[in-house]
Amino acid sequence: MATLALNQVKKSYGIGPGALQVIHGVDAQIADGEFVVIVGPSGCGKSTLLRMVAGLESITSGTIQIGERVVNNVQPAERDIAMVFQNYALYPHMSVFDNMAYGLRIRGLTAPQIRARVDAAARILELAPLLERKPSQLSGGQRQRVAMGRAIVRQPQAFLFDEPLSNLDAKLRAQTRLEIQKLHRELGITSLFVTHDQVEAMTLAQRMLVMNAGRVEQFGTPEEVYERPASLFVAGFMGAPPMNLLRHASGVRPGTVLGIRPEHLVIGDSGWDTVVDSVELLGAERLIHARLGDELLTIRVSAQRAIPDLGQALRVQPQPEFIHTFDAATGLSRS
Ligand SMILES: Nc1ncnc2c1ncn2[C@@H]1O[C@H](COP(=O)(O)OP(=O)(O)OP(=O)(O)O)[C@@H](O)[C@H]1O
Repeated sequence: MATLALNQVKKSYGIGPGALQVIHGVDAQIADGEFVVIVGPSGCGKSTLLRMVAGLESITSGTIQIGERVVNNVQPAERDIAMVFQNYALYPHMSVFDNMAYGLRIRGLTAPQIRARVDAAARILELAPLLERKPSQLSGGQRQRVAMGRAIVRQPQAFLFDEPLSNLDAKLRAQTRLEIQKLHRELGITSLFVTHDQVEAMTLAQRMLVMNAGRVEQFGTPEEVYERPASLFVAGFMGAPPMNLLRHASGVRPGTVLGIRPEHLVIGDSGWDTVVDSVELLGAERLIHARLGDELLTIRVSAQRAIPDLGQALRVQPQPEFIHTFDAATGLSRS
């Protein structure tokens, strides 16, 4: 196991005037045994960053350290890390056992050593009954577990996950998420996990690195990121539905943006005058979308509450302790 340190990491594709810079100086110190999720919208540079840690992309400038060692010029195979991809990349003609054993054979481990490691990984991942099957005889979730098993048996210093759950259906994704959590609790291996799915990020991360356009917007625990977003970008990205961001409502000072989450609005006798625009049912809760001047406000209420009519007037008040304030020019939090 090891720490991971990214110091002013930059990446440009191409050289000269036509070069495209996609990572603009990322700093991140990841503790030994920590589970960090890199999250952000498509194209923000998550995979590029992960691939630089893996050694699959060169580092334009800055350093990446695994443990004490700067690995900028170390070959991927020498970095002592294991990567789990979205497409499981299993060998179709090999059994589950052989898929997991393959990398160990190449490294020259003995047959009993290989057997012991594969059996231990198979036990953790509940793959023991499937070891003789071929990948084609497995479900998507089982294949993903084999891919993880192949990573575990190597006993690497760190795991890198590149959207490993995105090919699974919603139910299996939730289940595999729990398995990854359990795995991390048992093995305690430093992990870097890339996803664009904020729910996955919130549930898996000990800390999350929120990225936007090649820069780190915030690096903190899920609670910090959700409760104290550092910027308008984070406020709008984390949370479904996202935080309401109001520029023109009464009480919003010029040059600022007021943020309030849908669950922190109270319908009552005083507050902003709004008009119901649409209503959505989300199971136990309902979302009311209401017009507030030229802005739209989303209010999260219990589904038990009477459904308002479209066009109905509602008075809505933000709970003062949950109001966020952002600088309209820089987008940074002022709260
Ligand atoms: N080989 C390449 N040459 C040029 N530009 C590239 C190359 N690979 C990636 N990019 C660009 O770098 C940026 C970051 O890409 P990256 O794949 O890291 O994003 P991402 O956040 O992982 O996105 P996604 O969630 O869609 O996979 C994108 O704008 C992409 O177009």
